[in-house]
Amino acid sequence: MGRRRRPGAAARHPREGGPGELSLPGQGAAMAGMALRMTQTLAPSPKAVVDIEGLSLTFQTNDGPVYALSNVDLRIAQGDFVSFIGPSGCGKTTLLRVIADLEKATSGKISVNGLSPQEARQKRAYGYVFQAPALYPWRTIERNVTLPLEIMGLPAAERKERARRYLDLVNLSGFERKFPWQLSGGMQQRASIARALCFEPDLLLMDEPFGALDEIVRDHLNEQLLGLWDKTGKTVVFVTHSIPEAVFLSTRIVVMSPRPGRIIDVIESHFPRGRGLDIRETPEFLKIAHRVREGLRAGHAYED
Ligand SMILES: Nc1ncnc2c1ncn2[C@@H]1O[C@H](COP(=O)(O)OP(=O)(O)OP(=O)(O)O)[C@@H](O)[C@H]1O
Repeated sequence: MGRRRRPGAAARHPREGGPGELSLPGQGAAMAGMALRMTQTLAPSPKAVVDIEGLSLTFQTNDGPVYALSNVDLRIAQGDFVSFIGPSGCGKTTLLRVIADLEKATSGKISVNGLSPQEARQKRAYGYVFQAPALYPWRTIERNVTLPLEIMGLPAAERKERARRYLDLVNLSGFERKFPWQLSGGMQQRASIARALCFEPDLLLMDEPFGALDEIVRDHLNEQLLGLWDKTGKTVVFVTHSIPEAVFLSTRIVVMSPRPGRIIDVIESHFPRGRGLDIRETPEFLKIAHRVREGLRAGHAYED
């Protein structure tokens, strides 16, 4: 049986912090027990881009059912940067794929921009960035970026203009005519971000986009992604294994338990938007990272 949220541990409504301030409900001794006092509902917000209620997903396989997600409640507001973090196999990718209509929930409700995931996909409500860049080696970077626009039937001049704009946004101006294999791994991943942005979705779904890159490149791309989020005001849902990455990037960190994936904590952070990597040395950052780690540990302990 999945662990249920304790009565009385419903949604927390952290105070609004000013720049540099943090919302850290649960202080001192209360901290230790906090990770298991689950917050499954995000704070109310003007517009929910993603609204998930009681969602479960079981894969039917030849070896029997695989319970991937159990009773997930989550509300993601416009402009949020939300990260899913949890142990391998806990259902992070599956949850992202349900939002993207690449998997169907077994039960529960989900809406994306007020629509069913299928309708949202058909209306191209989101851009999806995969773990690997998934660029076609025989197409130039520009023609990789414009592929979805070609499929949508946009005129060539507009396709070119958008490719120029979004390649510029990810600092790849001048690489339009290169082929993917002529670019580094980090540059290829940036090109795939430009491709996800080029049809101008409000929602960006990113599945461990920097997981395969070395730490220095990842740091650099984290800073660039944050700048891009700041500039464009998009809603980002981001899957990661990395605690520092989640804390650095996110406005909300969703900590998941081992399979079946449940939300065991939602942690808010209010670092200033234009933050640099140096915030990782601050006590506030370390406090949030600690709480994420405690949540992950608590989830594991429950499974033992
Ligand atoms: N199509 C599928 N059929 C059967 N089982 C699946 C399928 N897709 C995922 N699973 C299983 O569901 C569980 C959750 O998988 P998922 O990929 O969502 O985890 P994850 O948290 O993203 O893992 P990782 O961090 O390793 O990428 C795993 O046990 C996985 O084996």
